[in-house]
Amino acid sequence: MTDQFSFTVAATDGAARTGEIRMPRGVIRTPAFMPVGTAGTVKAMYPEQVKALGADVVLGNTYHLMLRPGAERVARLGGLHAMMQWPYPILTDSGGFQVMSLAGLRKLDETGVRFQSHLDGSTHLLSPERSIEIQGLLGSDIQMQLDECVRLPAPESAIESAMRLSLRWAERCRIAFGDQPGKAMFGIVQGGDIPALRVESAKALVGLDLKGYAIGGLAVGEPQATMLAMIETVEPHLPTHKPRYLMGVGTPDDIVQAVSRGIDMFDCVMPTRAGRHGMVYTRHGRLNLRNARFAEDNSPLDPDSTCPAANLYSKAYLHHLVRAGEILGMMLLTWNNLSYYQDLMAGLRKAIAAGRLADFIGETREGWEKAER
Ligand SMILES: CNc1nc2cc3c(=O)[nH]c(N)nc3c(CCc3ccccc3)c2[nH]1
Repeated sequence: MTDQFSFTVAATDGAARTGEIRMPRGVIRTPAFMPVGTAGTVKAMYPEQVKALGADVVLGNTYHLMLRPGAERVARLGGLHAMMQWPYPILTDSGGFQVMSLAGLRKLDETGVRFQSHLDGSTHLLSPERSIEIQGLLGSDIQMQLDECVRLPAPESAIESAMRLSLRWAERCRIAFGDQPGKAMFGIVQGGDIPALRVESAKALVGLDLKGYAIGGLAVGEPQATMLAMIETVEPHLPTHKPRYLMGVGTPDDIVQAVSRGIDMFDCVMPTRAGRHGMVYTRHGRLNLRNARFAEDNSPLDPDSTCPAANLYSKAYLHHLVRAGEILGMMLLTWNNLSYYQDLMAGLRKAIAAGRLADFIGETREGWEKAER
């Protein structure tokens, strides 16, 4: 049987790579930005739109979906792909990160995390085995190990114990996942902002011979310099022939910086969440459309964009929709933002293939400076 999960690097430019992850449900072009569809929907978007603007994979969330509508219910209904009409790859997080940021009354021990639902106060246990079982019930194509992510800054002892617990949980997840051709389970490198712990975590996970490796424990409040330093610490210890996924990242600048250091996959709620709050990302930088300066600005966000939300509607109209709290405002700004992120990824892939990543990053960042002034 041909291995139904394959990653091919087509070209490199320094530490940056461009390539493809091939899975039964489709191909993921890397570097890839993965829109977050927490509760089985990319908020304010139709799945066809998400696909049309260039997303090859969307993210679902074990924590949210296990609470509502419930993992067994999703399975009875045919799985997440059928429910949300997204026939392409889906990556799901293991739930631990969300438990620590959303649930009430959490108790974490060797077994897993016990917590109370933020919806109805019901109690749940998320163990490595249960997390993998839930991700399987959802029908997830790329499943994440259960891990403990420590917010920074944190004492070294807390970072160390969380990293070692996460390694023990990675083993249990690998056993629970077993051998599922066409699906993948990724390990998650922890270790906070401590290089020695990061290297130990990476080496141990590589020893488990997983199909891909995420760098977790970042984008949790640390400065960008710390995040980039941790990527540089971990990257040399990850196999070049497997995908690297930087969890929770990030702004357009975070992404271009991380791509140039060898990251292949990204997720971030920024483009969707910011869109719902009136913030837009454009090639000229980030704009807050609530600002009165746009009230009579009849120009579009970006006439050179292929996205109607960027090249058709005026800033004045978008400003009005945002001020009025109109649903169409959330839809158009989300559409614009995801389109901008996907255009950025397409530009990065093209630049790496042409060996001109540094030039592309220079041109892109120059464009952003224009707006900030
Ligand atoms: C915003 N910053 C951010 N840093 C993160 C660190 C971790 C981490 O160390 N471990 C795990 N498991 N997840 C993390 C996430 C959540 C990413 C996600 C959200 C939604 C759907 C699918 C995936 C993070 N997000």
